[in-house]
Order: sequence, then structure tokens, then C-alpha cells
Amino acid sequence: MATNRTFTMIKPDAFAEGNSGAILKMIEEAGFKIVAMKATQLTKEIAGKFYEVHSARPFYADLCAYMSSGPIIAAILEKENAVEDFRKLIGATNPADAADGTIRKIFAKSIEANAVHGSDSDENAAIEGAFYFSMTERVG
Ligand SMILES: Nc1ncnc2c1ncn2[C@@H]1O[C@H](COP(=O)(O)OP(=O)(O)OP(=O)(O)O)[C@@H](O)[C@H]1O
Repeated sequence: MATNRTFTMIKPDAFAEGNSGAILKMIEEAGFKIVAMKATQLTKEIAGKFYEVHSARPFYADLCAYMSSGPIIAAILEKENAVEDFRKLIGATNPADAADGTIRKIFAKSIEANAVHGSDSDENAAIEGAFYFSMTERVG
């Protein structure tokens, strides 16, 4: 399997509760290398752009308000089979359905405030990484 990249955000609920360090530890222990990382806070408009694909969904306005409600950490991660392995590590969108030991099972509060984001394809990982980081903000 080829080494590739995924993109993650530690969402406002997890950041506010001081869980960023524990989540990053789980990510590194699972074999992911941090290629870029920053703490930042989204505006509602920028959150809206990031989640534009969900703009027709009933939860879109709430999602944009939540994602801009406090600081987040954005990061690009590298590993073999990164996208698929990271989605396994974070677990199902709804923490009630997430497998034991997954990041969302341990840290998420609800289907919306679900602690972390993980890209769903190699193509989206590249788009999302470029959304947050310029070439000069990446290790490689
Ligand atoms: N039914 C819902 N009600 C409220 N918020 C939701 C709902 N479904 C999804 N969301 C929010 O929208 C985000 C994007 O939804 P999506 O279906 O892409 O889930 P995901 O791929 O597991 O999550 P992410 O894209 O953040 O990794 C979810 O992570 C969650 O924060």
C-alpha cells in the first residue's frame, strides 16, 4: 500500500475540553506522521466553505455555527493507507455507533460535536489540506 495523506481537524468541543493532546497522542501512536499542524479559529463563512458539500443538509447552519464556535487544530497526516486507516481510528460519525477504542467513542459528545474530522477520500484530503496550509507551512 502506498504512503499517502489525510486531513484532520480537532473540532471545537474536543479542543475546548483540553483533549487535543490526548487525541494527537492516539493519532501518533497509530502510526500517523504530522506533516502540517496549526491551531486556528474558523469564521462561520469559512466553515461554510469547508462544509459546502453539506449545504443542502438540514444540519448545515448548525454545523457552521458549531465549527466556528471556538478554536480548532487542523493537521495533515501521513501514513500508508492514510484515509481509510484514519477513518477507522476515528470511528463512526455518531459516537453512539462508534466502535470501542475509537477517538469518537472516547471523546465525542454527539453526532455534531464529534471531536474530529477525517477526509473521506484521497482527493478530498488533498483539497482540504490545501484549504488550510500553503506549501511553506508543510514539512514535506
Ligand atoms: N445528522 C446530523 N446532525 C448534526 N450534525 C451532523 C449530522 N450528520 C453529520 N453532522 C456533522 O457534519 C459533519 C460532516 O458530516 P459527514 O456526513 O461528512 O460525517 P463524517 O464524514 O463522519 O464527518 P467528517 O466529515 O467531519 O469527518 C459530521 O462530522 C458532524 O459534525
